[in-house]
Amino acid sequence: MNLISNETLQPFDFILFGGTGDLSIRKLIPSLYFRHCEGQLPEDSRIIATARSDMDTAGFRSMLNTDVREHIDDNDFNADSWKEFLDLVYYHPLDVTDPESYRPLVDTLAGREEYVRVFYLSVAPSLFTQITNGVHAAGLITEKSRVALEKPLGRDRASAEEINDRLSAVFNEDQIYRIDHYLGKETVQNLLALRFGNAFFEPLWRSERINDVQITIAEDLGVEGRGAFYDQTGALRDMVQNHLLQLLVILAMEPPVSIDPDAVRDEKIKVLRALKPLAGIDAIENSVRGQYKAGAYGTGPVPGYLDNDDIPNDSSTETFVAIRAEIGSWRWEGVPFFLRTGKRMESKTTEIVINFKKVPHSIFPTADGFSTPNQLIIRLQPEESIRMRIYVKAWGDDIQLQPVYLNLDFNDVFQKRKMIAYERLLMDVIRGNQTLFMRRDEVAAAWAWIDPIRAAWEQYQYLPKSYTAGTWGPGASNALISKDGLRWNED
Ligand SMILES: NC(=O)C1=CN([C@@H]2O[C@H](COP(=O)(O)OP(=O)(O)OC[C@H]3O[C@@H](n4cnc5c(N)ncnc54)[C@H](OP(=O)(O)O)[C@@H]3O)[C@@H](O)[C@H]2O)C=CC1
Ligand SMILES: O=C1O[C@H](COP(=O)(O)O)[C@@H](O)[C@H](O)[C@H]1O
Repeated sequence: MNLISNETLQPFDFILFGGTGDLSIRKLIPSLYFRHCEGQLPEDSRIIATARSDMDTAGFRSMLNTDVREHIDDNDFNADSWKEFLDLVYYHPLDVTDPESYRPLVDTLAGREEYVRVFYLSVAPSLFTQITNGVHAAGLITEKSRVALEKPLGRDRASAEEINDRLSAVFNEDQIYRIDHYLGKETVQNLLALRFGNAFFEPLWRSERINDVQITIAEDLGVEGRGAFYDQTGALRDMVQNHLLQLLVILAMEPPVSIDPDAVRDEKIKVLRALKPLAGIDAIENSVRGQYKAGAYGTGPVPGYLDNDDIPNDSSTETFVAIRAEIGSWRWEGVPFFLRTGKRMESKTTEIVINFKKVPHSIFPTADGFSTPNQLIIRLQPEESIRMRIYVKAWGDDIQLQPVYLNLDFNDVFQKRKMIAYERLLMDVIRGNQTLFMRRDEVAAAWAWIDPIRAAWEQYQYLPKSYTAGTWGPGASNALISKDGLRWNED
């Protein structure tokens, strides 16, 4: 499967809205730099950053010299390549809400209609429609234009549809790239490779063999400088609607007939539609909301969510969510899928744990009584690995079984710099491959499952339970999973 190659791209203009923002500085610009180092950015391509901040190109480049540089590891930095890269970068101050301010962009892009043109919207979703209107009214959309939008797309299904309607009025669906950067992570694509490149998993990948699935995206960071955005969003919209559901659908989908974008997306959407709705009291019984309070890590104390200056001190926004979901299909009937995400949790850990059923009848004594059956653990962060827990006979003159791990660590296997998820996605936007992007109906189906959960939280005034920063979330999350006689994998 070759979802990305170092093929030469056509020259492009990459217009980065939100060029001074957190995501641009930490991920997008470093990703473009790394692709330049790989020789992938054609000469005569340009990265044109915009934001309201008043500075010129020289000022922006010098800002990148300090702010972006600190997000590039010294071992991966090459001063000559960096200098060449900066020569590709330009800046225009632009307030996206002011139609007049698109004028300099019009001048800059004039005469380059034959180039691939990417409008990358790294701004709050509330500005997506304004930018779409702005570039349309300024006559900037060409045949070779593409628009890439950050998640979350909207705040709910209705607002997502509104944005999508506006986008569809001026772009064709094959020009629209809805980003979920989890799809750019190597291990997520490896999940596809694992499932559909190896025949032996398929007979096991079903309710007859799988007991439960746990997907955790735990972060040790808090909301940092993004409090104002985050408080309007919360973990359900920020992480569950997109990243967690994307991991779930890739894990649960039927084999697509090919790796073509629509073949893959057709299968993904079937899973989203098969998710059993969680509404009303069902949503309350099958979900947990949490909000972190002050706590500590090895490095010292950290403040609570409400201690942030840009967050109202009576905020009831959740920074943690756990959900018990089920998929109504032949393959998955009866298998609980536990989803969990949170900020300021014990460690940065992203993993998918597949717990297989116990042996039907045990003939061996085991140290743990087979309490934890065979497990497949696909770890995305901090390290990327695939581990399989199996039972073997412990050495000795008795027959005692003991669990051990078959361990595949991708760092050992590949021994090269791990790409930032965005590197792949940005190149795919430029080359025009939509496989790793969400189609409109996928986004709508994800919101259709999420909205009733949020509505139930409001209806029942289901407030977040507090948890101490540096822990695995509120106790209610353990209670949720223990109803099925299970516990979270926290090894
Ligand atoms: N940060 C992250 O880790 C992630 C973010 N995202 C998504 O990416 C998007 C951007 O997030 P993030 O970078 O964190 O946000 P930031 O708040 O850090 O950045 C927002 C950017 O938008 C610009 N901006 C705001 N208002 C206007 C305006 N009226 N006209 C022009 N530019 C404007 C700001 O610059 P200025 O104030 O100078 O105008 C800034 O460059 C969001 O949709 C978010 O959900 C997705 C995944 C991860
Ligand atoms: O989309 C988002 O993702 C990040 C976590 O991404 P990761 O690649 O570091 O796992 C999260 O911090 C942020 O709140 C959210 O918007």
